Amino acid sequence: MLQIRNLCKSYGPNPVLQNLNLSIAAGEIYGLLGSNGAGKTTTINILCHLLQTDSGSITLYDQPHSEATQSLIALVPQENLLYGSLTCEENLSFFARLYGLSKRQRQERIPACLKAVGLANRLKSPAETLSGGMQRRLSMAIALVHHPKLLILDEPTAGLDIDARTAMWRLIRQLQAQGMTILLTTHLLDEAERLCDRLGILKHGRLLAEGSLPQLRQRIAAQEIIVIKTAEEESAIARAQTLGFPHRRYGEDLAFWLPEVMELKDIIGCFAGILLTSIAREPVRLEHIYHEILRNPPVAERQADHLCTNSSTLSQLGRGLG
Ligand SMILES: Nc1ncnc2c1ncn2[C@@H]1O[C@H](COP(=O)(O)OP(=O)(O)OP(=O)(O)O)[C@@H](O)[C@H]1O
Repeated sequence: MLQIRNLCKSYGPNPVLQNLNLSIAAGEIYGLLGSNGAGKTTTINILCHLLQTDSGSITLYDQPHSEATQSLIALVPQENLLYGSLTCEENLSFFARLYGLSKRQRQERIPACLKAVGLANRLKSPAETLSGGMQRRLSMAIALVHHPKLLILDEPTAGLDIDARTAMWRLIRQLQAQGMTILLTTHLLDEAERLCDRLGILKHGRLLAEGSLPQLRQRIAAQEIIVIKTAEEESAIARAQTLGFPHRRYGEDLAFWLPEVMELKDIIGCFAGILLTSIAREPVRLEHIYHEILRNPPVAERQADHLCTNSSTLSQLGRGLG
Protein backbone atom coordinates (compact mmCIF):
# COMPACT_ATOMS: atom_id res chain seq x y z
CA MET A 1 0.00 0.00 0.00
CA LEU A 2 2.94 2.33 0.68
CA GLN A 3 5.96 2.64 -1.58
CA ILE A 4 8.93 4.91 -0.89
CA ARG A 5 11.38 5.24 -3.75
CA ASN A 6 14.84 6.87 -3.67
CA LEU A 7 13.94 9.32 -0.93
CA CYS A 8 16.69 11.84 -0.22
CA LYS A 9 16.76 14.52 2.44
CA SER A 10 19.62 16.70 3.67
CA TYR A 11 19.86 19.31 6.37
CA GLY A 12 22.29 21.78 4.87
CA PRO A 13 25.30 19.73 3.76
CA ASN A 14 24.35 16.74 5.93
CA PRO A 15 22.53 13.93 4.12
CA VAL A 16 19.98 12.35 6.45
CA LEU A 17 18.10 10.09 4.02
CA GLN A 18 20.09 8.64 1.14
CA ASN A 19 18.07 6.92 -1.58
CA LEU A 20 15.73 5.32 0.89
CA ASN A 21 13.53 2.60 -0.61
CA LEU A 22 10.91 0.69 1.28
CA SER A 23 7.47 -0.72 0.78
CA ILE A 24 4.76 -1.75 3.18
CA ALA A 25 1.96 -4.16 2.29
CA ALA A 26 -1.64 -3.59 3.38
CA GLY A 27 -2.36 -5.11 6.76
CA GLU A 28 1.22 -5.64 7.87
CA ILE A 29 3.10 -4.29 10.87
CA TYR A 30 6.41 -2.89 9.62
CA GLY A 31 9.13 -1.99 12.11
CA LEU A 32 11.65 0.71 11.18
CA LEU A 33 14.75 0.23 13.31
CA GLY A 34 17.95 2.21 13.65
CA SER A 35 20.16 3.97 16.14
CA ASN A 36 19.53 7.54 17.30
CA GLY A 37 19.89 9.83 14.31
CA ALA A 38 19.44 7.06 11.70
CA GLY A 39 16.60 8.99 10.02
CA LYS A 40 13.45 7.29 11.31
CA THR A 41 11.65 10.44 12.49
CA THR A 42 12.72 12.29 9.34
CA THR A 43 11.10 9.53 7.26
CA ILE A 44 7.92 9.73 9.33
CA ASN A 45 7.82 13.52 9.12
CA ILE A 46 8.12 13.34 5.33
CA LEU A 47 5.32 10.74 5.18
CA CYS A 48 3.14 13.07 7.27
CA HIS A 49 3.98 16.12 5.15
CA LEU A 50 5.62 17.80 8.13
CA LEU A 51 8.85 17.96 6.11
CA GLN A 52 9.58 18.26 2.42
CA THR A 53 11.73 15.70 0.67
CA ASP A 54 14.61 16.83 -1.57
CA SER A 55 13.93 14.10 -4.12
CA GLY A 56 12.29 10.71 -4.48
CA SER A 57 8.69 9.59 -4.54
CA ILE A 58 6.04 8.23 -2.21
CA THR A 59 2.92 6.43 -3.39
CA LEU A 60 -0.07 5.26 -1.36
CA TYR A 61 -2.34 2.71 -3.03
CA ASP A 62 -0.48 3.51 -6.27
CA GLN A 63 -1.42 7.22 -6.01
CA PRO A 64 1.29 9.86 -5.60
CA HIS A 65 1.24 10.85 -1.92
CA SER A 66 -0.24 14.35 -1.68
CA GLU A 67 -2.60 16.44 0.44
CA ALA A 68 -5.39 14.27 -0.99
CA THR A 69 -3.91 11.02 0.37
CA GLN A 70 -2.70 12.57 3.64
CA SER A 71 -5.95 11.67 5.42
CA LEU A 72 -5.16 7.98 4.83
CA ILE A 73 -2.24 8.34 7.28
CA ALA A 74 -2.35 9.03 11.01
CA LEU A 75 0.63 9.67 13.25
CA VAL A 76 0.97 8.97 16.94
CA PRO A 77 4.10 10.96 17.80
CA GLN A 78 6.58 10.17 20.56
CA GLU A 79 5.15 12.91 22.80
CA ASN A 80 1.42 12.77 23.57
CA LEU A 81 -0.27 15.89 22.19
CA LEU A 82 -3.22 16.09 24.58
CA TYR A 83 -5.08 18.90 26.31
CA GLY A 84 -4.67 17.83 29.93
CA SER A 85 -7.65 19.68 31.36
CA LEU A 86 -10.03 18.50 28.63
CA THR A 87 -11.82 15.16 28.98
CA CYS A 88 -11.05 12.24 26.69
CA GLU A 89 -14.26 12.98 24.81
CA GLU A 90 -13.35 16.66 24.41
CA ASN A 91 -9.83 15.82 23.21
CA LEU A 92 -11.24 13.52 20.56
CA SER A 93 -13.93 16.00 19.65
CA PHE A 94 -11.33 18.74 19.12
CA PHE A 95 -9.30 16.63 16.68
CA ALA A 96 -12.43 15.20 15.01
CA ARG A 97 -13.56 18.76 14.23
CA LEU A 98 -10.14 19.51 12.73
CA TYR A 99 -10.73 16.56 10.41
CA GLY A 100 -14.15 17.98 9.54
CA LEU A 101 -16.28 15.22 11.07
CA SER A 102 -19.92 16.24 11.43
CA LYS A 103 -21.66 16.21 14.83
CA ARG A 104 -23.32 12.94 13.93
CA GLN A 105 -20.02 11.37 12.83
CA ARG A 106 -18.39 12.58 16.06
CA GLN A 107 -21.16 11.06 18.15
CA GLU A 108 -20.52 7.74 16.43
CA ARG A 109 -16.71 7.81 16.18
CA ILE A 110 -15.67 9.17 19.59
CA PRO A 111 -17.15 6.36 21.73
CA ALA A 112 -16.07 3.80 19.09
CA CYS A 113 -12.43 5.00 19.13
CA LEU A 114 -12.31 5.13 22.93
CA LYS A 115 -13.73 1.60 23.03
CA ALA A 116 -11.15 0.42 20.49
CA VAL A 117 -8.31 1.52 22.79
CA GLY A 118 -9.91 0.23 26.00
CA LEU A 119 -10.94 3.65 27.36
CA ALA A 120 -14.71 3.41 26.92
CA ASN A 121 -15.28 4.11 30.61
CA ARG A 122 -13.05 7.22 30.57
CA LEU A 123 -15.16 9.38 28.29
CA LYS A 124 -15.55 12.12 30.94
CA SER A 125 -12.08 11.80 32.56
CA PRO A 126 -9.70 14.72 32.05
CA ALA A 127 -6.65 13.54 30.08
CA GLU A 128 -4.30 14.64 32.87
CA THR A 129 -5.92 12.16 35.28
CA LEU A 130 -4.99 9.17 33.07
CA SER A 131 -1.88 7.03 33.60
CA GLY A 132 0.97 7.28 31.07
CA GLY A 133 -0.21 4.11 29.32
CA MET A 134 -3.77 5.37 29.10
CA GLN A 135 -2.61 8.73 27.71
CA ARG A 136 -0.71 6.84 25.00
CA ARG A 137 -3.89 4.92 24.18
CA LEU A 138 -5.88 8.16 24.11
CA SER A 139 -3.36 9.47 21.56
CA MET A 140 -4.05 6.31 19.53
CA ALA A 141 -7.81 6.94 19.75
CA ILE A 142 -7.28 10.47 18.43
CA ALA A 143 -5.22 9.09 15.54
CA LEU A 144 -8.01 6.66 14.65
CA VAL A 145 -10.84 9.18 14.67
CA HIS A 146 -10.80 9.94 10.93
CA HIS A 147 -10.55 6.30 9.74
CA PRO A 148 -6.92 6.25 8.53
CA LYS A 149 -5.56 3.24 6.65
CA LEU A 150 -1.93 3.57 7.77
CA LEU A 151 -1.12 4.22 11.41
CA ILE A 152 2.39 5.46 12.16
CA LEU A 153 3.56 4.88 15.73
CA ASP A 154 6.78 6.65 16.71
CA GLU A 155 8.18 4.63 19.64
CA PRO A 156 4.72 3.63 20.89
CA THR A 157 5.87 2.16 24.19
CA ALA A 158 8.71 4.54 25.11
CA GLY A 159 8.50 5.35 28.80
CA LEU A 160 5.73 2.83 29.56
CA ASP A 161 5.94 0.20 32.29
CA ILE A 162 5.69 -3.47 31.39
CA ASP A 163 1.91 -3.72 31.99
CA ALA A 164 1.18 -0.63 29.88
CA ARG A 165 3.58 -1.92 27.24
CA THR A 166 1.84 -5.30 27.12
CA ALA A 167 -1.54 -3.54 26.81
CA MET A 168 -0.13 -1.46 23.93
CA TRP A 169 1.18 -4.57 22.13
CA ARG A 170 -2.28 -6.15 22.47
CA LEU A 171 -3.91 -3.02 21.09
CA ILE A 172 -1.54 -2.85 18.12
CA ARG A 173 -2.31 -6.48 17.26
CA GLN A 174 -6.05 -5.84 17.59
CA LEU A 175 -5.82 -2.90 15.21
CA GLN A 176 -3.94 -5.07 12.73
CA ALA A 177 -6.61 -7.77 13.04
CA GLN A 178 -9.19 -5.10 12.13
CA GLY A 179 -7.27 -4.38 8.91
CA MET A 180 -5.00 -1.48 9.91
CA THR A 181 -1.55 -1.21 8.34
CA ILE A 182 1.04 -0.11 10.89
CA LEU A 183 4.49 1.44 10.59
CA LEU A 184 6.27 1.71 13.90
CA THR A 185 9.69 2.71 15.17
CA THR A 186 11.21 1.31 18.31
CA HIS A 187 14.56 0.92 20.03
CA LEU A 188 13.24 -2.18 21.81
CA LEU A 189 14.31 -5.13 19.71
CA ASP A 190 12.24 -7.62 21.68
CA GLU A 191 9.19 -5.45 20.96
CA ALA A 192 10.03 -5.37 17.24
CA GLU A 193 10.58 -9.13 17.26
CA ARG A 194 7.21 -9.79 18.91
CA LEU A 195 5.11 -7.37 16.88
CA CYS A 196 6.47 -6.83 13.41
CA ASP A 197 5.79 -8.89 10.30
CA ARG A 198 8.70 -7.21 8.51
CA LEU A 199 11.57 -5.04 9.63
CA GLY A 200 13.78 -2.44 8.01
CA ILE A 201 17.16 -1.55 9.49
CA LEU A 202 18.26 2.00 8.85
CA LYS A 203 21.73 3.46 9.26
CA HIS A 204 22.76 6.97 8.20
CA GLY A 205 19.53 7.24 6.22
CA ARG A 206 20.08 4.04 4.21
CA LEU A 207 18.16 0.82 4.51
CA LEU A 208 20.81 -1.81 5.24
CA ALA A 209 18.43 -4.76 5.38
CA GLU A 210 14.75 -5.51 5.14
CA GLY A 211 12.61 -8.58 5.59
CA SER A 212 10.74 -10.86 7.93
CA LEU A 213 12.60 -12.22 10.93
CA PRO A 214 13.24 -15.62 9.24
CA GLN A 215 14.60 -13.77 6.18
CA LEU A 216 16.88 -11.58 8.28
CA ARG A 217 17.99 -14.57 10.33
CA GLN A 218 19.73 -15.91 7.23
CA ARG A 219 22.28 -13.12 7.76
CA ILE A 220 23.71 -15.08 10.68
CA ALA A 221 25.43 -18.42 10.09
CA ALA A 222 24.42 -19.71 13.51
CA GLN A 223 21.76 -22.13 14.69
CA GLU A 224 22.31 -21.24 18.31
CA ILE A 225 24.33 -18.78 20.37
CA ILE A 226 26.16 -19.55 23.59
CA VAL A 227 27.19 -16.91 26.08
CA ILE A 228 30.16 -17.90 28.21
CA LYS A 229 31.50 -16.41 31.40
CA THR A 230 35.13 -17.23 32.09
CA ALA A 231 38.25 -15.55 33.44
CA GLU A 232 40.13 -17.18 30.51
CA GLU A 233 38.41 -15.36 27.63
CA GLU A 234 41.42 -15.34 25.33
CA SER A 235 41.82 -19.11 25.64
CA ALA A 236 38.08 -19.59 25.02
CA ILE A 237 38.22 -17.41 21.90
CA ALA A 238 41.31 -19.22 20.60
CA ARG A 239 39.63 -22.60 21.18
CA ALA A 240 36.46 -21.46 19.45
CA GLN A 241 38.50 -20.29 16.47
CA THR A 242 40.01 -23.74 16.04
CA LEU A 243 36.47 -25.16 16.11
CA GLY A 244 35.17 -22.62 13.59
CA PHE A 245 32.80 -20.89 16.04
CA PRO A 246 32.79 -17.13 15.34
CA HIS A 247 32.80 -15.00 18.48
CA ARG A 248 31.02 -11.73 19.19
CA ARG A 249 30.65 -9.32 22.08
CA TYR A 250 27.08 -8.33 22.89
CA GLY A 251 27.54 -5.58 25.45
CA GLU A 252 29.45 -7.25 28.30
CA ASP A 253 28.71 -10.76 27.03
CA LEU A 254 31.19 -12.96 25.19
CA ALA A 255 29.19 -15.09 22.77
CA PHE A 256 29.96 -17.80 20.24
CA TRP A 257 27.92 -18.82 17.22
CA LEU A 258 27.25 -22.51 16.91
CA PRO A 259 26.76 -23.67 13.31
CA GLU A 260 24.46 -26.42 14.61
CA VAL A 261 22.52 -27.16 17.76
CA MET A 262 24.71 -29.27 20.05
CA GLU A 263 24.24 -31.26 23.25
CA LEU A 264 25.31 -29.29 26.34
CA LYS A 265 27.91 -31.93 27.25
CA ASP A 266 29.45 -31.58 23.76
CA ILE A 267 29.59 -27.78 24.10
CA ILE A 268 31.31 -28.12 27.50
CA GLY A 269 33.65 -30.69 25.92
CA CYS A 270 34.65 -28.14 23.26
CA PHE A 271 36.04 -25.90 26.00
CA ALA A 272 37.73 -28.70 28.01
CA GLY A 273 40.67 -27.42 30.06
CA ILE A 274 39.24 -23.86 30.26
CA LEU A 275 37.54 -22.88 33.51
CA LEU A 276 34.01 -21.78 32.64
CA THR A 277 31.91 -19.97 35.26
CA SER A 278 28.71 -20.32 33.21
CA ILE A 279 27.30 -21.20 29.80
CA ALA A 280 23.95 -19.84 28.63
CA ARG A 281 22.32 -21.04 25.42
CA GLU A 282 20.23 -18.60 23.41
CA PRO A 283 18.27 -18.84 20.19
CA VAL A 284 19.31 -16.42 17.42
CA ARG A 285 17.29 -13.29 18.17
CA LEU A 286 16.71 -9.99 16.42
CA GLU A 287 19.24 -8.40 18.78
CA HIS A 288 22.00 -10.60 17.30
CA ILE A 289 20.87 -10.03 13.72
CA TYR A 290 20.61 -6.26 14.20
CA HIS A 291 24.07 -6.13 15.74
CA GLU A 292 25.47 -8.12 12.81
CA ILE A 293 23.83 -6.02 10.10
CA LEU A 294 25.10 -2.77 11.64
CA ARG A 295 28.55 -4.31 12.13
CA ASN A 296 28.79 -5.82 8.64
CA PRO A 297 26.56 -3.85 6.28
CA PRO A 298 26.02 -5.30 2.80
CA VAL A 299 28.95 -4.62 0.43
CA ALA A 300 26.98 -2.10 -1.66
CA GLU A 301 26.29 -0.02 1.44
CA ARG A 302 29.94 -0.11 2.53
CA GLN A 303 30.95 1.11 -0.92
CA ALA A 304 28.28 3.83 -0.83
CA ASP A 305 29.52 4.94 2.61
CA HIS A 306 33.06 5.02 1.24
CA LEU A 307 31.96 7.07 -1.77
CA CYS A 308 29.96 9.35 0.50
CA THR A 309 32.98 9.91 2.77
CA ASN A 310 35.18 10.54 -0.25
CA SER A 311 32.73 12.94 -1.83
CA SER A 312 32.30 14.92 1.40
CA THR A 313 36.09 14.98 1.80
CA LEU A 314 36.35 16.19 -1.79
CA SER A 315 33.71 18.86 -1.26
CA GLN A 316 35.49 19.98 1.91
CA LEU A 317 38.75 20.07 -0.07
CA GLY A 318 36.91 22.00 -2.77
CA ARG A 319 35.67 24.51 -0.23
CA GLY A 320 39.17 24.76 1.25
CA LEU A 321 40.69 25.38 -2.20
CA GLY A 322 37.91 27.82 -3.10
N1 LIG B 1 15.72 20.25 11.93
C1 LIG B 1 16.91 19.64 11.81
N2 LIG B 1 18.00 20.35 11.44
C2 LIG B 1 19.19 19.76 11.28
N3 LIG B 1 19.42 18.43 11.49
C3 LIG B 1 18.37 17.68 11.88
C4 LIG B 1 17.07 18.24 12.06
N4 LIG B 1 16.23 17.25 12.44
C5 LIG B 1 16.98 16.11 12.49
N5 LIG B 1 18.26 16.37 12.16
C6 LIG B 1 19.35 15.40 12.06
O1 LIG B 1 18.94 14.39 11.17
C7 LIG B 1 19.43 13.13 11.59
C8 LIG B 1 18.29 12.14 11.65
O2 LIG B 1 17.41 12.52 12.68
P1 LIG B 1 16.08 11.70 13.01
O3 LIG B 1 15.37 12.46 14.10
O4 LIG B 1 15.33 11.43 11.76
O5 LIG B 1 16.69 10.35 13.58
P2 LIG B 1 15.95 9.17 14.33
O6 LIG B 1 16.36 7.91 13.64
O7 LIG B 1 14.48 9.43 14.42
O8 LIG B 1 16.59 9.25 15.79
P3 LIG B 1 15.94 8.92 17.24
O9 LIG B 1 15.97 7.44 17.37
O10 LIG B 1 16.88 9.61 18.17
O11 LIG B 1 14.54 9.49 17.29
C9 LIG B 1 20.13 13.37 12.92
O12 LIG B 1 21.51 13.44 12.68
C10 LIG B 1 19.59 14.68 13.38
O13 LIG B 1 20.53 15.37 14.17
